[in-house]
Amino acid sequence: MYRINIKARAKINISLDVIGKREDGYHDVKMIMQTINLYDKINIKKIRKDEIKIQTNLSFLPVDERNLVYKVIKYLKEKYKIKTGVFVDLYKVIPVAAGLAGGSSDAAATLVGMNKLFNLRMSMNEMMEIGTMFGADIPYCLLRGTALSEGIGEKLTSLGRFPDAYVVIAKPGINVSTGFVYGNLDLSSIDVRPDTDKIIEGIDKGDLHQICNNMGNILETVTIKKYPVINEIKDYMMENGAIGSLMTGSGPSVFGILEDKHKAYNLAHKLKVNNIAKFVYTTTIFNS
Ligand SMILES: C[C@@](CO)(OP(=O)(O)O)[C@H](O)COP(=O)(O)OP(=O)(O)OC[C@H]1O[C@@H](n2ccc(N)nc2=O)[C@H](O)[C@@H]1O
Ligand SMILES: Nc1ncnc2c1ncn2[C@@H]1O[C@H](COP(=O)(O)OP(=O)(O)O)[C@@H](O)[C@H]1O
Repeated sequence: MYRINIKARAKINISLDVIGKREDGYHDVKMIMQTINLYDKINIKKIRKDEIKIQTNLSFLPVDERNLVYKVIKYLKEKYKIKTGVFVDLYKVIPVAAGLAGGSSDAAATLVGMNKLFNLRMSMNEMMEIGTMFGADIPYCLLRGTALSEGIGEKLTSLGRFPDAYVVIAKPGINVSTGFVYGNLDLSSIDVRPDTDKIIEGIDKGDLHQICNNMGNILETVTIKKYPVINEIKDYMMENGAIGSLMTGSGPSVFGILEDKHKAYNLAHKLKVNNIAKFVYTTTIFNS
């Protein structure tokens, strides 16, 4: 085998709670994660010259050591003394720095692709451990599906099957850094927290309404304060057919959950033509 194609899917946070701040500056979290069918395409190819070369459709995305795909390949080449060169064609669809874990998912897909291409025989656990070194959400991006994520994101428990639904993603034209949002989180001021157990119960019952009625993301307290447009998008989604709407991760993307395909495409169309969000995408829940 000399080349491999992999899909790197985005995630949304059905809930996001922060338990406390750790001594290393990271935060202990309790989040319900869900993979969606919005994905980047990654083509990894062996090349003769011993180098790492990345090509991407996004002109502003670094293709050097700052790119997570590059970092993972460099690490694996050193660890497994791989002398063959690696060329990657990274076709980005997931918006960057959007709370959708695009970079983390690319890194996870690269671990899986390199494992197959070079027959490295890494177990899922080994890949997750390596992934954690490069980003807290990478272990989940390897696991995929519906999961409870704890610790800084490395303690994962698979949950039952999420009910089938349509997901409309809307990202306003602003960029938010994850570090900034966690750094400005004031845990003493949080009075409303998501009911994680109620959501898990809803997943077990296959009750989309119970899930949607209990969603919550405490990072909204930081990001929405700075960018009120996020709340406007949430309200717009709820007024236009969504049964639940929330900011994902550290933001600024917002997702809406709908049962009806027609209503989902209609909501996305309205978000676009009324210029409410810059990037709008309609997709579905991914269950592995
Ligand atoms: C908020 C979440 C929710 O799923 O996602 P995104 O919005 O990034 O998609 C994650 O917790 C983000 O995970 P990820 O984006 O992989 O984080 P990293 O690159 O490891 O860390 C970026 C920065 O965020 C902060 N950070 C991250 C994770 C965590 N549990 N506590 C933290 O305090 C740290 O300041 C760190 O320097
Ligand atoms: N392959 C990649 N795709 C997207 N972003 C990347 C990648 N590699 C590194 N990055 C950097 O990671 C940061 C966050 O990216 P991303 O994973 O898209 O967002 P988020 O953490 O909000 O889900 C960006 O600043 C970007 O420059």
